[in-house]
Amino acid sequence: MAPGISGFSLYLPPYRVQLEAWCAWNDQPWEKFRSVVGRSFRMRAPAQSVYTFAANAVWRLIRDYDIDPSQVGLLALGTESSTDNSAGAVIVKGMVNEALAAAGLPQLARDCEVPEFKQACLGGVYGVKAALRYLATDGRGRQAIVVCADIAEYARGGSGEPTQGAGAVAMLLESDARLLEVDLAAAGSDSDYRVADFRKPFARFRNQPARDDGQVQDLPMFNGHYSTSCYIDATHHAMTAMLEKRPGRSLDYFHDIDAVFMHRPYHQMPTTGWVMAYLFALAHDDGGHDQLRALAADAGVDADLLLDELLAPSPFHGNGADLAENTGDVFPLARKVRNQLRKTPLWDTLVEDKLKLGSEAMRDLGNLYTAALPAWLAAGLQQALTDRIELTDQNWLALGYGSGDAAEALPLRVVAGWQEAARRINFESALVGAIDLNEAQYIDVHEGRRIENIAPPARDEFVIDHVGTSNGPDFFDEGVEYYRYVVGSAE
Ligand SMILES: CC(=O)CC(=O)SCCNC(=O)CCNC(=O)[C@H](O)C(C)(C)COP(=O)(O)OP(=O)(O)OC[C@H]1O[C@@H](n2cnc3c(N)ncnc32)[C@H](O)[C@@H]1OP(=O)(O)O
Repeated sequence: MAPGISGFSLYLPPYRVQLEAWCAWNDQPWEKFRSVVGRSFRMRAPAQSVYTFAANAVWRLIRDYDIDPSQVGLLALGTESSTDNSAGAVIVKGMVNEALAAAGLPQLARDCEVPEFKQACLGGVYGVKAALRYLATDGRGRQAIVVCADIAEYARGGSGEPTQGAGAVAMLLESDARLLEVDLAAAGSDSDYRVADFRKPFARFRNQPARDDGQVQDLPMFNGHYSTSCYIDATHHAMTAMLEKRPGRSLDYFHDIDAVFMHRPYHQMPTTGWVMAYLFALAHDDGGHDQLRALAADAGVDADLLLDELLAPSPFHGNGADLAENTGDVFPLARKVRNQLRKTPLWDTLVEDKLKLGSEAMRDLGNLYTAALPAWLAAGLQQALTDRIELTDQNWLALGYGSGDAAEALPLRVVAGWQEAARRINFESALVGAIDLNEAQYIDVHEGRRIENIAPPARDEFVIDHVGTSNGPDFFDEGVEYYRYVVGSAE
């Protein structure tokens, strides 16, 4: 009996942008975006927010896994898109209780904790760690739910535009995991403050024009290639911290691990992060230097300079304060070497084989920020079930990352009998019912303008009913969203 994850349920909003169409609208090379970014991403529809996403995913989880709500002692929300700076998961609890009441089911327990976790895309992983600690201590015998919900929106015309996305994944955690045991004691952590990596200061909301949908536009401040280097650096250090706890040679781990799942802002980023972790491991192991030198020679790179780059205690000159010198790629030589590695047979066994489970299906999810890693784990389990791949006792790595910066490396083990709980994962059905936007509709939705509502009416899900406008003197609710559960029939 070991603690871990027992279930996954997803919610995706219906509006979808096909990246091939987006490339045509913007005169961008589809070949590049197909191989680097993915196939499509989702956007929120009218009357939706990150809280309705989260509640929809939790409501599905409770029914998909026949959860007794009164047994749930912790309901955690991981998000970087919250629009209330005071309340968090309790908003989700309120919505879910309304649906439970409508269905004649018991309410979520009054003694249920309702924290929100924030560290960019890593909030959900911190939520999982907190849930496991809860189940091991004061929550023994109870269950925990961690829901990751986000809306990744980027400015039109910027480099981040194709890497948008929206949705939520709820996870059930138990002290006797039915899917994935998490070995917390063997996990590795990393954190290092970077001032001007991907951030979301409130100042961005100053002077924003009012939108028809009543939402603010939550565009991040980021420096594209610098943010990629931060991802590489943080995931490398979290892996190092994890590998230092393991017996044996670190380099062997890269071959021994059965499957790897990493934070996934776009299709190619996990591949890059994993290969870079391998190059760092080669550099830190004297026995790996011959292979590194051979790769450097084939890539036309000076091997000594490459070693300096990979062994630098910190590749950043400061904490990002002197960003001007850092906005480019911080690992330019390693970039050439990983492109060389791509041409060798090792690429298939070290990279393709390790990161392939569920990866194809993830091309249709875009960046889900906190929900990206849980969604990929769910996709992997569902693919294995469909393809009849035996996973029992496989060792997996879940590598979470949150900009600004922090990362977590979690060792997972697939439990015997995982198929029963995997059968309940709704990954495929969550993708059904998408509505492709044309260019004009996409622009309007992006800017929060009302479009002719082309989505089917909400069914068995939560919507924003209205937004409060009272600003005293007797009552205040300006900006507060009021939600409504729409029962199983059309509105
Ligand atoms: C936001 C989070 O969720 C937190 C994070 O993880 S931060 C880390 C990622 N950062 C982001 O997601 C920020 C938002 N996104 C972006 O800024 C941008 O989408 C991006 C920086 C990720 C890419 O921007 P871009 O201008 O398209 O980069 P560009 O250098 O031209 O191409 C990226 C890759 O595509 C490759 N590429 C280019 N053309 C190609 C083609 N025709 N076929 C295949 N690959 C191609 C490039 O070689 C490059 O790969 P390497 O990094 O391995 O060298």
